[in-house]
Amino acid sequence: MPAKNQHVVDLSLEALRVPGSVELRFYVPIAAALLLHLGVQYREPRSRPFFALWMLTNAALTYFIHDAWRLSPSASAGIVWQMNVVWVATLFTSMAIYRLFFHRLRHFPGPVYLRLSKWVMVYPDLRGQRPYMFQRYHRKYGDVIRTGPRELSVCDPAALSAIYGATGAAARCTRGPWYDFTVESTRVGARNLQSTPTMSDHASRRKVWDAAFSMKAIKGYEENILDNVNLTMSQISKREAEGPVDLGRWCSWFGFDVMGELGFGRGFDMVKKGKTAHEIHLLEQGVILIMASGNVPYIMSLVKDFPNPIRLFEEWIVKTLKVRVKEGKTGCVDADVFSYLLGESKARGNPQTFDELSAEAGLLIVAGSDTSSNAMAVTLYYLVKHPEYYQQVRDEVAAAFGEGHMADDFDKLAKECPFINACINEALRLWPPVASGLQRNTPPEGLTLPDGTYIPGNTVVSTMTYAMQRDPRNFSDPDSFLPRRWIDKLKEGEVFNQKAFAAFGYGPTGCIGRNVAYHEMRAMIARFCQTFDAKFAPGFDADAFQEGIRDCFVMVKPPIPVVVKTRKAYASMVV
Ligand code: HEM
Repeated sequence: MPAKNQHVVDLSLEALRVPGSVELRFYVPIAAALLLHLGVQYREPRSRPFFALWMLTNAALTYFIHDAWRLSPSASAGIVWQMNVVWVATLFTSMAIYRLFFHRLRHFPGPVYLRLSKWVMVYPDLRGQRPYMFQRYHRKYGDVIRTGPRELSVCDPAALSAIYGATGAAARCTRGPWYDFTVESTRVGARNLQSTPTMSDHASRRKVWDAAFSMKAIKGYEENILDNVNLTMSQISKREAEGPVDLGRWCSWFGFDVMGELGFGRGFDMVKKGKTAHEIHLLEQGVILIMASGNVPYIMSLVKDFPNPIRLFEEWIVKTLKVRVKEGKTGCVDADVFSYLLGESKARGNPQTFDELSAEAGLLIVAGSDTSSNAMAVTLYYLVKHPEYYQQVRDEVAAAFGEGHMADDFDKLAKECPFINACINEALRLWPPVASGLQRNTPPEGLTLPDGTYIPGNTVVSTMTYAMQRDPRNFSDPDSFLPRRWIDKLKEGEVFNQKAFAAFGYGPTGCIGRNVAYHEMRAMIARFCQTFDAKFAPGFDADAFQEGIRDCFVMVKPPIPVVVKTRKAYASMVV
């Protein structure tokens, strides 16, 4: 029998109806929080139904208290508010204790605050600091570190095949939660090639894309790429008297125009107009949100129905694709990427729904534009910074094509210009346009890394490209731009581990557009160095530029103002 004055917890409806009931105010929210915490171990709630249930429960509780305790509606709401505070405090405390001391990843090293919640990454991700932070943590804690409640980051090139390879446990991995978020944050809500969760579904979907990126298909894109490079040179040349040009902007306009034309036969005319199109402004605003809100996906799926840049960009994609489907291909290229995706060349067409196709269209623009344009802009930045390399590129192009002749042959650029290729690879090594890890969910049985580290099942794991590519164990003098390391034989004591170069991803999900990207980058760099003398604008701080580079899933960078002067021998080519 309970001792006198000892409080016995009674959760019966009768006890809860007693005005001021401690059970209702404290024990119910505590129990609800603990049950919820237990439940989410098995199944994460979807944000919208969860939010709706929470609102409904609050309304029902307010009514119950008002009715049973005879309180005014505002006083009842006040009690419910208190209950919410108890509920949230219990939930957070329970989660913190579990994540710190009982979680299956508790033995992995890493900063304590990252173990607690993904919320702590929102601010650093808004500032694009993730690669720099994780690089520091890898140096401090080791090659496998805990970077989230159920998340690990790996800085070991040998792990690439174990995580992203085509066989073994890697083939049973699924894409991580960030990819689900990219789907849930859109109104269409359809998956594209990149967000297809299982590797087997991805493989069958990728077959459709493969045709659009075969060597034969790429040959069909070459003339268009050259036309766009020439137009860019002419437009820059026309503006040389107006003062410095921003190389970053011109490369970006070029990249988007090419991708619009190769993709759907409709460019953005940004190079022609010399200004950013409205829809690309939206995309630029949207991507800044993508990385940060990917930490807390429920927020984005709550706001996706309100006007926001991602939604407006998506609406533009849907509209453009409708026009593309209705009007067919234009004369930009004989067969654009969508000719293949829509199956126009085959009698039966493509079984994908329109929603899936518009998701593919969004992927093509996002994956194919900013990536290569950032890479070519950063390569040009290093060439302008190092005039001796700039001259070397020029000499190499002159030797391959002849002085005064346009660099217009993609085979020659690939085979006879090793220094250009080395400069591109070195820029991609230092500043991979997709710098942070590509998430995978480990299969239920987990996976084992080559160094013997066992990663339990249902863990989000990724390799950290930026940190691997700047690791002195993989590349000597890793922070310096040294293109010759890609060409010269190694001297004694030097390290060059090409396996650590993962700028295009790895394995079956690696970049499908890599060859198109190299085409664009080689042509742009060769033609720019041929055509212009270039130096940084007075006052431009070249080192501060690097400090300003941010990783928002794609790279966001400060302007690169450059003073250009068209060379006489090439003036006739830029009219
Ligand atoms: C320097 C330029 C580029 C870099 C560094 C780059 C990098 C990457 C990376 C790291 C991935 C893997 C992403 C992931 O698994 O989530 C990827 C995938 C992809 N890239 Fe690229 N990319 C570049 C250019 C391009 C271009 C020009 C195109 C299109 C013409 C393109 C189209 C794609 C597509 C469609 C995927 C998804 C592949 C899949 O999931 O199977 N990329 N890229």
